[in-house]
Amino acid sequence: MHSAIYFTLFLFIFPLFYLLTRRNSKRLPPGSLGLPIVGQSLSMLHAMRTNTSEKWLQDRIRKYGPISKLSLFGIPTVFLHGQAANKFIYTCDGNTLANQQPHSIRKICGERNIMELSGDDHKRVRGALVSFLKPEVLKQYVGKMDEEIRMHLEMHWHGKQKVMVMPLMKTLTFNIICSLIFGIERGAKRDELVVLFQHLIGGVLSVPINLPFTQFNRSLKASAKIKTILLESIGEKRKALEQHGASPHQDLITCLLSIHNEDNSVALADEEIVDNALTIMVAGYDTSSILITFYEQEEIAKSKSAGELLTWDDLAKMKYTWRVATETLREGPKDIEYGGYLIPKGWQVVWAACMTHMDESIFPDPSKFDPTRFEKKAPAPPFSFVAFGGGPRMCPGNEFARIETLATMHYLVTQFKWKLCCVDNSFSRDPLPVFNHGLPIQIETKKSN
Ligand code: HEM
Repeated sequence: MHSAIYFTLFLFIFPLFYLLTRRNSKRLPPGSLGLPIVGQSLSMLHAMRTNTSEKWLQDRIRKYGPISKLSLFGIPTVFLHGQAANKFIYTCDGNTLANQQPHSIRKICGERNIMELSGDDHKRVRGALVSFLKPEVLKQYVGKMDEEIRMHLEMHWHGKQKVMVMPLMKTLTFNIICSLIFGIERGAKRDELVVLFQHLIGGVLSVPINLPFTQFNRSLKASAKIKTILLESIGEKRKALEQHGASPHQDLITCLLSIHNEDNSVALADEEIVDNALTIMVAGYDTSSILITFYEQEEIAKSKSAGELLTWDDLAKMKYTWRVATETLREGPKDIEYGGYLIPKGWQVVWAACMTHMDESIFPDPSKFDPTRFEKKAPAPPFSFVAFGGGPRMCPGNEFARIETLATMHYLVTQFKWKLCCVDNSFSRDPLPVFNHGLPIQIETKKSN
């Protein structure tokens, strides 16, 4: 059973925010709350399943304007749209709008995961994660990522005539994160983790009913086992660090273990390390990109000898590739007053952040796939390109995702020719986009390789 209730999280309607402010005398936004409890939930779910959610939102905006009220899953809701709405939400302080994650995520990723934290706690944990995810540090992991990608292609692509892109990209992302985040090398432990992680991810956006046969139950059990494995691994890594058998820069875990406060106490408790390593795994897993052919990749390949690893400088040259990836992301997701309307205390606010990606005044001819739009000297106005969010909770993994995407694209386009081999390459939202047939392609290894 899929996530009926919590679909809003990752769509292009980002996290739900509960309002904590006082009532005032302004009027409510236009729109109807629909039938009790059901409200507009079923029609929105149907739009998601049939991949017409964008149209569903556009119709709503056309009918009521950029601010309207509705009811989703029994909760009165205000829907906001536009660049100003993005800015309002991303810059609102936590006392006005509180970030509310689905119950399933809290249970599976743990109470101390970054998305659950606010104020100083959020700053402290985010600071620790960023100390690993910042470009200066990630630089040194390009080679490690490169090795994972080559090994993946060797095992799953070379010698094959047909592959399923989507499940393979997930396997690859898992392996990259496993190596760089958990520092768990290929072998029995990683194989065990792959299976557990598949179970875990299945329940992240499921209905949180913990009965023996539910997806949520299977996910919780997998989460508990992964946490035990990680705790053991933390113990081993701590020992290795003390005995100088490991380096603080080995992986995310050794990095987090090595951060100390001024009084030399550890900055993050073991439980916090486990919850956040798991969260990063979840946050970085399903967000990989679609890949296309580029001239610049061929040029970089020519400049390298056979088997030579990619470097940070190579990635810096892949400007066009990153514009393509950026374009792919654009196309993809107290009472307070906003725009002259009242948003009462306790209502949730949902917003279609990525709808600004389709705003003609910001991105001319928005339906056209045109990576050159990101070449422009003047960047897109603030809060208009928001694939990675914005403000204090903006995705700290964006540089990681950039490196992963560029390095993968490099090998795919320089080593293979391919064509689509399924008539139906449609996708639906579950709530993330999922190719209905896994995106099968026919591949041929390029002669020069
Ligand atoms: C194309 C890939 C990715 C996209 C589009 C993406 C998108 C996002 C977005 C929109 C948010 C903000 C959610 C909010 O407003 O609350 C976010 C948060 C986050 N992302 Fe990513 N992400 C990607 C990859 C990654 C990767 C690879 C990692 C880790 C290595 C990561 C780690 C995180 C974390 C830890 C947060 C929570 C930040 C906080 O609460 O302060 N993401 N991501």
